[in-house]
Amino acid sequence: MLRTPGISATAEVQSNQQQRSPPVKNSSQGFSHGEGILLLQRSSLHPLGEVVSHKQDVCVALACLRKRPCINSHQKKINIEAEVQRRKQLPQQSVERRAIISKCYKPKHPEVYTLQDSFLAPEFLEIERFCTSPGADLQGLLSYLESFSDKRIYRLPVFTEQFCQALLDELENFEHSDMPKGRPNTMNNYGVLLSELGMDERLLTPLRERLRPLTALLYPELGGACLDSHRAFAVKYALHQDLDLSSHYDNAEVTLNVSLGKEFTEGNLYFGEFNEDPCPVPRYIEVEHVWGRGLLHRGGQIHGALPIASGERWNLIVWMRASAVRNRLCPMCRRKPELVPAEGFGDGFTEPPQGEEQPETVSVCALG
Ligand SMILES: O=C(O)CCC(=O)C(=O)O
Ligand SMILES: [Fe+2]
Repeated sequence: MLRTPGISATAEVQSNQQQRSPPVKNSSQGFSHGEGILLLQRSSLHPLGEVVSHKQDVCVALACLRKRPCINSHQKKINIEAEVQRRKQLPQQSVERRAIISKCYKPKHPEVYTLQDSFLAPEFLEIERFCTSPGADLQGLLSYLESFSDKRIYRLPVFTEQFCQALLDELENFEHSDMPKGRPNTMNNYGVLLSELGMDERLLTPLRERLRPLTALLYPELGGACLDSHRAFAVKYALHQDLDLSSHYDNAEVTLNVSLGKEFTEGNLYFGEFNEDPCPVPRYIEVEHVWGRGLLHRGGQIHGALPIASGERWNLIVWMRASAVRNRLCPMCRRKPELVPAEGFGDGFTEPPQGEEQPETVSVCALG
C-alpha cells in the first residue's frame, strides 16, 4: 500500500505493464460473490478467443444457476439449488439483523454516520467544485485523476486519513460486538454490510450523490448521471482470515473502492477486460492501494484482489447502480429483469408507478 500523498508514478508504470494473464492465481475457491459474478475459470475463454456467454462461465444469476451446474476448480459439483435457496433468504435475514442493530448497537463514533466535508480530502472537494462548475468536461476532469491504461479505471483522493481511522475503528468496534453480522458475499467472511449498520442514509447516499457529477462525465453510457442506489460494504483481509478475492465482476454500473488502511503488504487489485468486450487475449493490470484514495471502475470490469502477504487490509466498496440502465437489462442475467419486491434499495431496479395510487417499489431481479 502506498501511504504518501501526491500523484504516484504507478498509473503510468502499470499502464505499460499490462499482462496477458492474471498476476497470480488466487487462493480462494469460493463460487459465488454476493450479487456479483465470480468467474470460475479463466480457461472459460473460448478457444477462438470469445468470452463464453456469462451464463456459461459464471454462477450468480439465479436462473443461470439452475440451468447450468458449474464445476469449480477442484472439479466438484456445486450444489446449485442450495445456493439459490440461500440467496432467497438473504434479504429477510438482513432486515432482521438491521432491526436488532439499530435497537441494540451503540456506535463508538456516531459522527462517522453522517457525511461531512471534513471527512473528504481537499483534492476531492476541488474535483467536486470543478465538476459542478459551468463548462466542466471529461478532459478537464481527467487532469485531476490518475488513469489506468485504457480501461477507464481512475484513482482520486476521497477521504482524509483521520476519517479512515475513525471509520475503521467504528467497524472494528462493531465487529467485536455481539451484534448479528451479515457478510458482503460468500468469499468475504470478515467484511461488514454497511446498510445493516445504518450507514446508508446519511453517509453513503450523500457520498454517492456527490460522486454523481464525476461519474456523469466518466461513465455517461452506464447511467453515471443517474446512479440512484447502491450496495455498500467494507471488505477485510488478514493473515489466517481471507487473503484475496477471486476474479469477478460487480452487480453495479459503477464501483467505488476506497482504501481505508491499515498496514499491509501486497494485496493489489488486478483488472482484466470489460465483460461486454470479447477479447482474444485478456490483459490484466495491477493497481496498488493508496490510503484514503478511491478507484472508480465500471462494475463490469473483471477484477480481483491478490493475496496480502502481511498485515490487515480494509477497503470500502460501493456498488453504485442506475435503475434507468438496469431496468432495461439486468447486468447479471443479461435479460429484461423479472422483478420481485425487496427491502431497501434491493438490487437497484425500480418499477414505474402504474397508477396514481401505487407508490414506486424497489425491486430485485428474480433472475439475478
Ligand atoms: O478487495 C477489494 O478491495 C475489492 C473487493 C471487490 O472487488 C468487491 O467486493 O466487489
Ligand atoms: Fe468487485
